[in-house]
Amino acid sequence: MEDIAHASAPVLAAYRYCEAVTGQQARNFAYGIRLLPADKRQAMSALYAFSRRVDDIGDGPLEDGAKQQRLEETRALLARIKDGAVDEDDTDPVAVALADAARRFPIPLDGLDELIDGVLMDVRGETYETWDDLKVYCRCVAGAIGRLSLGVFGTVPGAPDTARAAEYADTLGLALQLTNILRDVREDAGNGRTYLPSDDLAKFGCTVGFHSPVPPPGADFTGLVHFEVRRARALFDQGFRLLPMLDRRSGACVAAMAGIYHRLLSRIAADPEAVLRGRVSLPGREKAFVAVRGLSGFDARAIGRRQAARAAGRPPLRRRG
Ligand SMILES: CC(C)=CCC/C(C)=C/CC/C(C)=C/COP(=O)(O)OP(=O)(O)O
Repeated sequence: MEDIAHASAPVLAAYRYCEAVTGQQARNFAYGIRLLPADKRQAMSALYAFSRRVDDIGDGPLEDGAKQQRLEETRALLARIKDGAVDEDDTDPVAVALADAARRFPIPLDGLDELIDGVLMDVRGETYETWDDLKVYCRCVAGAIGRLSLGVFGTVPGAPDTARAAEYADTLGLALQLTNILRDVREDAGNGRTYLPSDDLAKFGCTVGFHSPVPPPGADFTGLVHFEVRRARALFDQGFRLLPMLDRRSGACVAAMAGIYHRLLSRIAADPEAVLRGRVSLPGREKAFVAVRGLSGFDARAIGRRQAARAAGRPPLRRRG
């Protein structure tokens, strides 16, 4: 593989652009991406910048028809990247960087088509009756990002169970997305969007079509949140099985990205109504702490111990660190 230090000036400038987008906008994921070596960091920044563009079209101010058109234009650009038709002279730095990253790493770019499909579901205002229905959406907007990222990380030769790496990366994406949905319940409701399955809402008296940030009288909002937190934790446990398959710095990146969201989930579990008052977030120093801990491999070992303890039916040992 050609050393990134030998990339041409336009390609390096394109990556710098994507890294600036990532640094400015990836409030949580930038902590993990920074832990990667240069070539992987640049490839992840290109993926982030492209995904950010797709997401911003969906969340932006355009009319629905115009959003759909912009999304299809972005899909056409992606097709050109897949065909190898974007070179370093292209005027779009995100396309130049992604095309270069896709030459260096086996990134399954069809995942970005899935992301576009997911954002189109948003634009059409789709709602979800069951968790299985919501999972389809989460797979598109987050599972796909996990699988795309795995293309950059690769797996360690000889690691056990790597045939399931893509499945675990996908599941970790679902865990992050369900956490994100819980965190943003108020903001989404304010925008007339409900992601949580209507079956779950009904079970906790939150009524079908939870379009108001304020749950109706008699609703067990706390029960609803705890129910979804349990589901998200099970997804994290499954998805963390990816960690032992990754090299040290890729593992640190994933442990930081997922670890920050895992903590966010614990905050939400400790005070479910907080998500109705505003956006729950972690202070910068706590995110940095999670990232550094990921680099030391602590997270992967702690999770491994927890899973082994659970499998053996005994309470997990606590260790200071
Ligand atoms: C293997 C692996 C890397 C798995 C994880 C895949 C992954 C990063 C999925 C992203 C899902 C997600 C919650 C996006 C929100 O982005 P946002 O920009 O809205 O987030 P923010 O609001 O928290 O900043």
